[in-house]
Amino acid sequence: MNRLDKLVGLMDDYMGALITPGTNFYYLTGLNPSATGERLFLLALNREGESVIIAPKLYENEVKENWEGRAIFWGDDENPYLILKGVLDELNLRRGKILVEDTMPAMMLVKIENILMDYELGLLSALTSKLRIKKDRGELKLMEKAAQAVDEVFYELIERDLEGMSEKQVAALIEYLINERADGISFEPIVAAGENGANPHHTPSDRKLKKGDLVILDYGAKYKGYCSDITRTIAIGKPSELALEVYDVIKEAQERAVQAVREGITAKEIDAVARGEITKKGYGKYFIHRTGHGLGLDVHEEPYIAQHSETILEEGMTFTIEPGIYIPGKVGVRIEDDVAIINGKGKRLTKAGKELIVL
Ligand SMILES: CSCC[C@H](N)C(=O)N1CCC[C@H]1C(=O)O
Repeated sequence: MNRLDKLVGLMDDYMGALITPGTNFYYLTGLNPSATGERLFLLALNREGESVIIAPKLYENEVKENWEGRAIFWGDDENPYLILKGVLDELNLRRGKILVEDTMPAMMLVKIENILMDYELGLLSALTSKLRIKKDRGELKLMEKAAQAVDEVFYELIERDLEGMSEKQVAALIEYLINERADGISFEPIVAAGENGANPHHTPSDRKLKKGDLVILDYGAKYKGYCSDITRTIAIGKPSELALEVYDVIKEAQERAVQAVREGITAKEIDAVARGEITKKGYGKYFIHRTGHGLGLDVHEEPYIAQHSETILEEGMTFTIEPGIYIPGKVGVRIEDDVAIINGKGKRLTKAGKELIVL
């Protein structure tokens, strides 16, 4: 059964779905157009499994080369919402419960709502996350490639003389090294030196890396649409006693959580392994986020490895394990691996070493 048919099988009382380009669109159709969101581009799919793509003429060749189904192309001299109205009438999709892509631009959604009558909207991700949460062998292979790329980038980075470079320069170097090995970055790299490490999502700045800094390097690659996401914390010169202690606590907590991964365990149990270890060592209040997140076509997706998540981890699920300690004004440490459940056991996809590297 193809992925669109599987989606139809989950629709229950939904009449169908309106799906704009993005990771769900790619997962379901194999098309990954770099659409801007300005021009109407969507797949309309009804509960009978009938579908039509409405796309700007600019994408006609790309769609025809990669999509065997029905497609209508519109020019800049036309009103695409009139075309959409006709298609929705034909597919019986103007009334009732309709799924919409979560990331559809509001300017499209508002115009679409003007065409609908007696409708109720639902988020497409409620259904697609059920399909996407478990990866098949082909998807796992692509994720392994994405993970291999970030491991290689780490080994390349620690060969460089990073002292004196700014966080921004290191981030640009990471992006360059990823582009050499994969299709691009899966998110803007985080490079956080010294006290900046206490901000988990720090934006790289002009601050230069200097002796005594711990530096958090958090970055990811995309390979044929699939993401990796790795974090390593390194030292520039000799770190403080506090930094060394915090590093050891995180390394132990992260490794214990990775070791605990197996089929049948809940996400919150994995979170508790990492959080419990950090709390036992007295740093619990400095671990201010979840332990991890699912990884796939999106860098953040189901299953979330969080304190209250009852999700049971199953074969084929892929996620990160990334505890951190963030002491404001002083230091931050985070270590992250990507893990998949294969043959019932947790398998690390990222394999870069975790002993503290002192440059
Ligand atoms: C997509 S930007 C952040 C990437 C990073 N690896 C990450 O996912 N996190 C950093 C701190 C916590 C965690 C998160 O859940 O955002």
